[in-house]
Amino acid sequence: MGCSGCRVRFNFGKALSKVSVFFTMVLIFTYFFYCLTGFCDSVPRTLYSQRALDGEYDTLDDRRRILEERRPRLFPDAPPQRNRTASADAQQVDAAGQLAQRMLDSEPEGAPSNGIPVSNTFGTKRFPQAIIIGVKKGGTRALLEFLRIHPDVRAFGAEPHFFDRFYDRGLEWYRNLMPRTLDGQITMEKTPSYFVTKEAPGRVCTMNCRTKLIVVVRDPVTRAVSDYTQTLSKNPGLPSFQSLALKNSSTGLIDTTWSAVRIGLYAKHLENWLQHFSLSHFLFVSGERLVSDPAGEMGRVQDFLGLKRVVSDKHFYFNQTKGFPCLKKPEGSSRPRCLGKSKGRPHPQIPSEVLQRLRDFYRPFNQRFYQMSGQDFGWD
Ligand SMILES: Nc1ncnc2c1ncn2[C@@H]1O[C@H](COP(=O)(O)OS(=O)(=O)O)[C@@H](OP(=O)(O)O)[C@H]1O
Repeated sequence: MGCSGCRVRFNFGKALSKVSVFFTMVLIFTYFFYCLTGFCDSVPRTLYSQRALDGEYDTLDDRRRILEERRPRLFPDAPPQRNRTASADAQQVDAAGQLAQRMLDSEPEGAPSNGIPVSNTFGTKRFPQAIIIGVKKGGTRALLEFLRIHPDVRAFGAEPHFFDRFYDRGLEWYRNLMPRTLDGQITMEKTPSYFVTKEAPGRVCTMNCRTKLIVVVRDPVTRAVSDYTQTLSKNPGLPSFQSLALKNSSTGLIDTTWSAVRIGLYAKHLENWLQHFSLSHFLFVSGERLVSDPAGEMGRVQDFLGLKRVVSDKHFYFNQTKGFPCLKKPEGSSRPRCLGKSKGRPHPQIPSEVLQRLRDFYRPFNQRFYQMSGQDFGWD
């Protein structure tokens, strides 16, 4: 009797443990099945982890922020470094460029191969609806940094160079570089070399023929000197400006094969873009007015982008030491900041007759550009 009772209890115990093993297995399989189908990602998070992620949204959400945390700041708020030299600055700029390049070379985070928009609870990676396509040394960095304080603008911080250098990496690679945006926010990037790249207009149109295009233009003579100043800062042994700008000093013929000269032929480059985009897709920003009246020029830019006029004169102050407008409160900071040392640096003295020769050379191209754009920039 006693023994049969034991057997019954023993069998019952065995059956119970088999059932619990079975249910545990079912639970484990169900969990793995849901995880494999991606459901785990959308399981509601605990209040604690949700808060932690909300904090990260502001600081670490996209590659641009990570990149900018690692590279030298565009707005130098780091403690002042003593004994810095021009070449140290140039090296810092180069190191930043190399880092940006390494990051662009690596596979974008979460790169999809199926063409499905990459989205999570914090927004979607979209192609830029607006691009600052030029011009080199026009004031493109200032414009992008000014735009970034607008809550409805999110921009990739480095220059992606997709439509000129990295087009073979494909559109998905490009989209993955972009920061996530919420509905109603605009995705932007700036790469000033697009304006002078023959293939760029067709390629941008292949992405989206309704892309808004912003060109910051500056007196082509000053722009050429600025371009030369940048190259000189990286290569102090560079020949003089005049020897590069003139084919022959006695004839005074301008060397249009020199990129610092060629970039300033705005009418020619615009003609190429107009093969693919109508004029209504362009906004021409005056690089000069971006310095003398940043709020006024930003008003035009915000209107063009269909944004509320949020960025206004209360965001700027004129920094006497720098000689340029600076931001009272740039994006992601509560302290006033100016652009870095490579923006707004002193230009070398160029003989006035060389500058005059260049001015004469550019005049007809400038006139043509005023006609095409419908704006007189007053460079002559
Ligand atoms: N607010 C402010 N602060 C500093 N610099 C300013 C600003 N607004 C416009 N600029 C002018 O921007 C010029 C550099 O242009 P870019 O940013 O387009 O250069 S780059 O092509 O990205 O290298 C840069 O040219 P340089 O003066 O020759 O250095 C500046 O004149």
